[in-house]
Amino acid sequence: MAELRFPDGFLWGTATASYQVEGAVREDGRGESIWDRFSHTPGKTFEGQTGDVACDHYHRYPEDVEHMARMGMNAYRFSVAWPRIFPEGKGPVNQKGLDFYRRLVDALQGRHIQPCLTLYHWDLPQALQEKGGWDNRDTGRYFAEYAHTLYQALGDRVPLWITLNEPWVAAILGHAFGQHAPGFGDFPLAMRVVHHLLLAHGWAVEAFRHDGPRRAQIGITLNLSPVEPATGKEADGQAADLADRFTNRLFLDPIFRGAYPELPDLMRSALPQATPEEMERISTPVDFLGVNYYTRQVVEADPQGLYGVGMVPARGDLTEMGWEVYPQGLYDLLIRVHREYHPQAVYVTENGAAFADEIQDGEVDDPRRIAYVREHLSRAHAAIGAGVPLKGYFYWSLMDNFEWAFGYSKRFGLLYVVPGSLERVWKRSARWYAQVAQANAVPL
Ligand SMILES: OC[C@@H]1[C@@H](O)[C@H](O)[C@@H](O)c2nc(CNc3ccccc3)cn21
Repeated sequence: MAELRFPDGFLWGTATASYQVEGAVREDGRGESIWDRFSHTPGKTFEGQTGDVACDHYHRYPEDVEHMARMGMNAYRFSVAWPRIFPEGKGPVNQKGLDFYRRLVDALQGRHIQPCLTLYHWDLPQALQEKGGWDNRDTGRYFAEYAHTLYQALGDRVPLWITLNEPWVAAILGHAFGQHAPGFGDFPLAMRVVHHLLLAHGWAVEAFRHDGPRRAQIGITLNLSPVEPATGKEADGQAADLADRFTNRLFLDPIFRGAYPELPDLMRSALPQATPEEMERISTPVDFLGVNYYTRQVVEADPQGLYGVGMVPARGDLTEMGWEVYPQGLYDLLIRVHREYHPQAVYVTENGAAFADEIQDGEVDDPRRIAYVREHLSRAHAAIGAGVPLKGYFYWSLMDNFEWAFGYSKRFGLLYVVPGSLERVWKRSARWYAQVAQANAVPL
């Protein structure tokens, strides 16, 4: 049978995030996070749904690790809930919180699954938000102390560390558009948060280099999308270039080039004046880049749009999120990042799709998800062939979970989570992905 073989040692994993799967939000000393506060605020999430229970992963993680092992996974990307380690964001360590992640890492190692630990996947301790959150530079200092605590506790057993998940989403959706926690609609605030998140990343990498685990590697995960103009018109090309600067390059350039991209005056003036020392810190070299790829953006010149940029509504093969299924975008993106930013290594830290999954007689047949993953993996394989140092792929997500403002209404998982019982049921895509991981090859 024709197949696409991946390099020996390629990582096959799935990804989750603490607030989306753990539940147990008041257990073992966990403090409140900004997502606890946001999801409990009326009108913010689908039907007022929250992560209070989520997938109850906090208690069911042994079963979940067993599912991963049966799938033949050799890696698992998860995030640590900062408020479990420091309920107030700083101060005394909550040992019971640390113990949960020690148990999780032990369970993964026991099944030869490499942990990939994300330090921040948006669940900032509410106590720090009350001191200004990411608008306060001190938060970045506390983040580095939190990171250092985890390096000491888990460093010799976690080979891959990610400082931040999608700082663009945390900054812009959380502080400019108000769709994510903490829910502000203040563009200048959002641009200060961009800079403070990057400083936090730099302080955490410096701490890692200074006395972190020797054999481990550290990077950052960015949400990246190829941006294409709607037409060949000059104005649309300029709109696409601006959208690319504001989404992709806003983080790629500081981290890999030590400078922000050229931006329109209004946008640029909202960024704090960065000193050379700060840009040096932000661009402390990383060992890898994590890429979260889901779809492309098509834009056009639109005088009514933000900064004259209009998003062209996606058409054609759409997921339940309304995102265009566009596998070629993964290839284009990986090639561009490789050629223009030269990361030492790249991982696809998220790629996946929500479809209208239905369970019938205990079965979930999801052919569109199988096609989605097969097509994206074929482009990832082509990128490797073109020289991109792609070392692994993490499907989003292991299981259906709390999809932020959409609550539980969007199912991305390979495992179907039954409402109420929270029973995990393998979708057909889980069995298909298991074959890929076990063969280290994609069947065509
Ligand atoms: O939406 C699916 C996942 C989400 O569950 C993850 O927590 C998050 O890391 C994630 N990022 C994207 C892509 N970026 C994005 C763009 C606009 C809004 C929200 C996320 C998708 N996803």
